[in-house]
Amino acid sequence: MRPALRAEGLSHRHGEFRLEVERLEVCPGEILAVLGPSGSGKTTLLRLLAGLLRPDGGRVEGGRAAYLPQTPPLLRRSVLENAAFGLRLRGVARREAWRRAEALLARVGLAEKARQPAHRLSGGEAVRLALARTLLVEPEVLLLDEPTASLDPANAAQVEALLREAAQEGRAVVLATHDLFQAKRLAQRVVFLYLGRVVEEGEAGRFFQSPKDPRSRAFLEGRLP
Ligand SMILES: Nc1ncnc2c1ncn2[C@@H]1O[C@H](COP(=O)(O)OP(=O)(O)OP(=O)(O)O)[C@@H](O)[C@H]1O
Repeated sequence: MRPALRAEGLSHRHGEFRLEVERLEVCPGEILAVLGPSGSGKTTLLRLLAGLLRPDGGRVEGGRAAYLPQTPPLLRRSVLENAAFGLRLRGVARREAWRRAEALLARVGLAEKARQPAHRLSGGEAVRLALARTLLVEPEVLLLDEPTASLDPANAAQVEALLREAAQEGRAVVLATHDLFQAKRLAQRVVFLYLGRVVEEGEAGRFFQSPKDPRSRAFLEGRLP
């Protein structure tokens, strides 16, 4: 299958820190978990894949990608206007944008809150709104940075269901997460980053069952911070 996103020879430097990723691919319908200790470069990798950081070397090729940062910014407007914002930016007429946004808000369980100010949403609702806004522009690749980091289990489960649906619709999903159980539940494949390098990559079941690299093993056993 043709990958939805492919990166080759990617490198980026922030001062002392250097990220180097030889090769990374994600296919339509696939969920790829990016794991690694704090500071290993997960956010940097996602931002490079999203085109928000310019690589010092290498390239990223693929379809339309949308990036959801750890704390997605919301406009001080209604939930509906926030949801429709990406479409409005792309020139979709307001009535049509609102119609499509309302349908998606219903899907993420926010139909009742459409007319409320977005800044009054709870953390979990705000993430679902940000996800709705991202999905509305029909990205081929979804790049998500710790989308459930601050959510309770019920909200996290709702977000996970949305990510599964997005993959079932054929979107490629790249998910940076600290939650190993979540990666186990969702991902078909895992990339494990350590100090800016991919030290292990593979099928998720195999990775969790028998990690090959000693650093992945230490991480899964909680011996790597
Ligand atoms: N804009 C920046 N300027 C300088 N250094 C940066 C910048 N952004 C990130 N870094 C450094 O790059 C390294 C990787 O950071 P990154 O945020 O990609 O890691 P991470 O794996 O996402 O961490 P966490 O799990 O804590 O979110 C860290 O050492 C960080 O301090």
